[in-house]
Amino acid sequence: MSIKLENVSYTYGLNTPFEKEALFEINLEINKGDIWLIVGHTGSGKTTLISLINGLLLPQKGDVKVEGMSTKNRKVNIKDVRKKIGIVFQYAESQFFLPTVKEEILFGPNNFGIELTDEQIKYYLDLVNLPIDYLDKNPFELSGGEMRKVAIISILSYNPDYIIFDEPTVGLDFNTKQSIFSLIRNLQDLGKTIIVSTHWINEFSNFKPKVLLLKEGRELFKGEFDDFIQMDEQLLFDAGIILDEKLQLYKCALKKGQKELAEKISNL
Ligand SMILES: Nc1ncnc2c1ncn2[C@@H]1O[C@H](COP(=O)(O)OP(=O)(O)OP(=O)(O)O)[C@@H](O)[C@H]1O
Repeated sequence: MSIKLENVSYTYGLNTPFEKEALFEINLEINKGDIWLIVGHTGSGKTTLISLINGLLLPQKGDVKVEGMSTKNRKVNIKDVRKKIGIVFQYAESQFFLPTVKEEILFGPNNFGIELTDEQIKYYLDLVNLPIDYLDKNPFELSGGEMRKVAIISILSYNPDYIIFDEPTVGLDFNTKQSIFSLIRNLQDLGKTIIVSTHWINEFSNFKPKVLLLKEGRELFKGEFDDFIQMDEQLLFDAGIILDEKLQLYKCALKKGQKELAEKISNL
């Protein structure tokens, strides 16, 4: 049960005057239950990587395998890949086009031939903490945070094993961010595999994720969170990563081998 990227490269506009290399020889193995952060500067290749994972883009070199299914193998039904992987795009709510919340929620599952019972719909509303009477509302009349939650349900409701969040906290207030974090925890507890593309490493530190750091389409770091934050500070800075005060303290405690203190700081 894994997603594997094997030596994956991708260039936009290949063999045209507008060629732009976006990813170069990326290797990554995402296993069931993992939580991965994909981080890096604007333009480092995060969205391209996500698009390759669910077959929106196909690698020109290398291979992407989702539970053994190669996205570029013509015999593989790409719908089978997409059903396993839900992507909550940045500002996913901007893609709403149906008149009620209920219809928006049902669109994804219907697309995969899945019928949801009222009980299941209620389950997903509870999971993101939205009241049942929202089902009849016009999605465009909700607050930004509520819209984001509806967008998330529309992905969760076809029950993908892997859930990708592209900048999930952008534009949200403190409370809504907290509810997104607790939702991600719930999804982890349900055994989902989570991939988050973000600029905001500090916000996700409590998850102790695995980290892939990209710079100009190349892998600069891949591994455990604690090793990631102990990388050379200048290298991190050059790749757009700035540790906040809490992470600086956490890092100091780790460096001094004070694991208990590090844990306390982490839980602050
Ligand atoms: N459709 C496209 N055509 C040409 N070049 C593109 C296209 N999409 C992305 N690129 C280029 O590919 C590189 C990687 O872009 P990508 O969107 O994957 O980066 P990103 O890390 O997701 O950025 P951001 O954090 O701003 O979303 C960038 O240099 C970008 O300009």
